[in-house]
Amino acid sequence: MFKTIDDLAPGQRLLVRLDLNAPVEDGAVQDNRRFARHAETLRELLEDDHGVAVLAHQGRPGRDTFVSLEQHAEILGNHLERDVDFVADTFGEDALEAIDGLEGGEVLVLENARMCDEELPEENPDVKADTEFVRTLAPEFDAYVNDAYSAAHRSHASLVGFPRVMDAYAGRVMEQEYTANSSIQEREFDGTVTMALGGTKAEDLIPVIERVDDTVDRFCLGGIVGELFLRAAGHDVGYDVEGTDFFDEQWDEQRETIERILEEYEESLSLATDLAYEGEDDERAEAAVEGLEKDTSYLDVGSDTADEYADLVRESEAVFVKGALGVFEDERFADGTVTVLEAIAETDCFSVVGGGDTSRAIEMYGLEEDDFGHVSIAGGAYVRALTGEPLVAVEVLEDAAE
Ligand SMILES: Nc1ncnc2c1ncn2[C@@H]1O[C@H](COP(=O)(O)OP(=O)(O)O)[C@@H](O)[C@H]1O
Ligand SMILES: O=C(OP(=O)(O)O)[C@H](O)COP(=O)(O)O
Repeated sequence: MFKTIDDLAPGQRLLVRLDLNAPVEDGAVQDNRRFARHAETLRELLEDDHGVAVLAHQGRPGRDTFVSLEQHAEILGNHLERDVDFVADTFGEDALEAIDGLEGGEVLVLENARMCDEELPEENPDVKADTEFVRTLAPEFDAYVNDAYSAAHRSHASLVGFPRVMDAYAGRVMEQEYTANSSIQEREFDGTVTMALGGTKAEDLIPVIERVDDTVDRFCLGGIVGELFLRAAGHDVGYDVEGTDFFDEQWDEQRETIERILEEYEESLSLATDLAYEGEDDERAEAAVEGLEKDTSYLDVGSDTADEYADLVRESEAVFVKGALGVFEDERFADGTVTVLEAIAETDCFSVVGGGDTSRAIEMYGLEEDDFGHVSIAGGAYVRALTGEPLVAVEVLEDAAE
């Protein structure tokens, strides 16, 4: 196990890795749940009079979302209700000067780590520890704290290099996410375990079905992934229409696997029996899967399916969710996702809801986060944790504690 911030003596100068990666619309960084969650960790550190320099990333080089962290500092400041400084440099002279002036109880955000050449190439932690990036920053701090659980599957310098060369601790988000997300592998459940799988990425979800089938009794499928399974079952859905590009490419790549899984896991897979689409007058319309046509975009599971999935949830001791069952961002097509989430919230089953997009549905539809066991802010890391795959940035924290 790793050390946590409970093990830190007060009043230190800390390098704290957060995951503030957020949607960017027309150059404007959008606040998301990651800021609020990380702000809680920072608040605790500031109360203990630590001086905190934040290391984080945004987007990937070449993408529109690859922008400076200046706006992130401001958003973080809003959550913390205090000034948060920003320096447009990560480990050069300007950054070192700003770090030098950091007092206890202050926060400074360093520039996007992915603007440094040594950050991104996926290399092993020892190689990352030997970069100029890590060798320059490490001596400036008393300790390193990693709170960036949702990036912990990446072997990048800012995530895996520092724990090799300095005292390293897990932040609160890292600790909470690690504990909750690993639970499907580590806990034993007496009653029924149900998993609702949806969203857009079949390649992410198929390994989940294969690797957790010992623990999970019932998989409820929806979203794009659910439609691909319906297509494999011989229904006329799961085809790209009206310029969409969700289905055909994934079908070509995953067809054999989906067909095999459908056969192998027939007993534990629940597929939608009806789907919803945009009918005349732009209203939500529904039809049973038997009569569906290839040339329509289906945007949600139907209400019979949603009710059936909600009943399965109510009978369960534990429920895990990854991916939305429909396009919940459009109120007309939120029924499947929200009905299942409401059923989870109403019962006292053990639950984890994951996925950057999916977890937003909880906020959008007025559900209380407290009614869920855990709402994960991670996507890729959550899926890996569900299947028991190690997360490299967690492993280096564990090594550092030994
Ligand atoms: N039938 C559908 N057609 C198009 N998009 C869908 C459909 N069902 C679900 N989605 C979309 O899937 C997205 C969530 O999927 P994904 O990105 O894979 O999950 P997450 O980010 O939660 O890990 C939602 O934004 C939702 O709009
Ligand atoms: O947002 C993230 O991952 P996620 O979209 O899987 O939740 C992390 O910040 C990792 O980002 P990356 O997938 O560009 O390495």
